[in-house]
Amino acid sequence: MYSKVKPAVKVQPLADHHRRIGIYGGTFNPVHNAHLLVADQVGHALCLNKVKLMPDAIPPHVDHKDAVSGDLRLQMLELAIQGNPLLGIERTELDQGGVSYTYDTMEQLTRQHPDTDYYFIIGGDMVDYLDKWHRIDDLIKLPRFHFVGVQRPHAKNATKYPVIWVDIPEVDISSSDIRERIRRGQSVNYLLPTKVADFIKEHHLYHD
Ligand SMILES: Nc1ncnc2c1ncn2[C@@H]1O[C@H](COP(=O)(O)OP(=O)(O)OP(=O)(O)O)[C@@H](O)[C@H]1O
Ligand SMILES: O=C(O)c1ccc[n+]([C@@H]2O[C@H](COP(=O)([O-])O)[C@@H](O)[C@H]2O)c1
Repeated sequence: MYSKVKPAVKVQPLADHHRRIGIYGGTFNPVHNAHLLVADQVGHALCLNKVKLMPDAIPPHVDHKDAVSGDLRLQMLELAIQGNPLLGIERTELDQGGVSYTYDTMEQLTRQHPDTDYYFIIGGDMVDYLDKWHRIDDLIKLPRFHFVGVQRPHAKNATKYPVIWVDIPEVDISSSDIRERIRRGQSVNYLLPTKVADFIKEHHLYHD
């Protein structure tokens, strides 16, 4: 008697090979439902393996005085993505600190993961503003780097730079409007996930 021995199957680790990763940069102060809609819709439309929301440390060119700490913004993001395996978090910019220029971050990520295609997601207001970005001409030439644009109400949604447009329902939600509503004591129900709204209450964020 002998038993057949099957050759051992070599399990390949999930390599970076041909991975398609969405990076969705923002201040997320706080993260809201339009952010989540954008991340999920783009991830599905472009068949991405993952869409990573990437909180910045200090955003370039904007007033950051109103922003709560990176750690609190990160905790709100963690609550917001719960239950959606397509979404993840990229903490590179928070860990590095300082002003978060996309060229610097993406130069590093594309160098560390040369086989990954990166899709950097921006709303229409950011698309309009691309010509002011730090080293924009070098950024668009990075290997395997692509911009993905989603239309946003009140934006021109136009640029001379190469952008892959993904059509999503336009939703007029912004973090600044949510902060203002909280300050005025108005409801923010359905503008952001309940768990995030509860966290904001618990930590008394955005109330002057
Ligand atoms: N409602 C929306 N529709 C489409 N894109 C959006 C929307 N809200 C934010 N974005 C995009 O998400 C990214 C991160 O945005 P950010 O964290 O600054 O949120 P925000 O709502 O624009 O904040 P604030 O009102 O404080 O400026 C940017 O590329 C922005 O254009
Ligand atoms: O690199 C730049 O010059 C630059 C200028 C404006 C915005 N960005 C990035 O675009 C993302 C959205 O910006 P914001 O201001 O809406 O949080 C965030 O990841 C920023 O770091 C980057």
